[in-house]
Amino acid sequence: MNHSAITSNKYPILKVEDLTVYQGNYLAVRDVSFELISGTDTAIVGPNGAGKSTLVQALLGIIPYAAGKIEIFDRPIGRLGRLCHQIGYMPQNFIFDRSFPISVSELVGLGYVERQQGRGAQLCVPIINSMHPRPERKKEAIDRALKRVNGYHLRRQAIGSLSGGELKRVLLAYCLVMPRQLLILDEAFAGVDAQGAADFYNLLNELKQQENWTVLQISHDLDMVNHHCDRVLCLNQSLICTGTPEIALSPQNLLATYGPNFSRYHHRH
Ligand SMILES: Nc1ncnc2c1ncn2[C@@H]1O[C@H](COP(=O)(O)OP(=O)(O)OP(=O)(O)O)[C@@H](O)[C@H]1O
Repeated sequence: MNHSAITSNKYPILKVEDLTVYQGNYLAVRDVSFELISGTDTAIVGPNGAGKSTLVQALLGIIPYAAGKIEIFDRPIGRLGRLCHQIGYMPQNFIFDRSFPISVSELVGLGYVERQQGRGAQLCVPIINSMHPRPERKKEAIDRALKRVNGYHLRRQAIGSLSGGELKRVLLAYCLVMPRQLLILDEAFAGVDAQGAADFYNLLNELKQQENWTVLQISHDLDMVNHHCDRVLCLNQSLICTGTPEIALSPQNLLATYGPNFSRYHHRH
């Protein structure tokens, strides 16, 4: 990353070259290449089983890849060190023990890592920080994140008591509790009501435009993708096409991605 690129606010955050990933013996992702530029929102679309979750899990180092190259922040995925805290990830399914006694605020706080701390976790997973040096700063960050997702009223509730849509808000707050450069969302808005989804997209837009966050999101909501995303990757094991929503979601490209049974998608302009 050279200095002029950084000052221009537009530089590659993620580079993927010829990525191939297996799930067991099954070839789930084949020869996929693309780049994400800072401050943009990119959607991955494709039918069920197309390899979308597999792709993002490989990008995050959650599952291994068989071939290809992944660089995040100009570094190989295995050498991110503390830079992994610059990545927020919301998985498709958040499976947890509903009887586990943890409040919403406590869960969101697990995503918070003080920048000036010395050594930290090397993996892209939360660390539990019971000896936090500045608890008031952490509390402010938690409250702010919850307010941004309209979830502040839930802060004292046990996570096991949340509805599906409320849990999504809280998980997004977990990602927002500290500044990140890259936010990866796997069907983050599935199960969220229409107003909630519109609010989420507005929030993503704000993060992107005001704070230069880069967003990579898997979505089945082609209308939302068409209206809010800058780029689209159409995936069906391999990358079928990439481009602006207008190009990538053209009837021809949707047919190539989803096959002939896909009911034709009409743009709402
Ligand atoms: N552990 C596994 N072992 C074998 N095959 C798997 C495993 N996990 C996933 N797969 C297969 O890999 C393929 C890609 O799955 P993946 O979850 O990446 O698809 P997806 O595009 O995210 O689908 P969806 O839209 O339904 O969430 C699917 O055919 C799935 O059945």
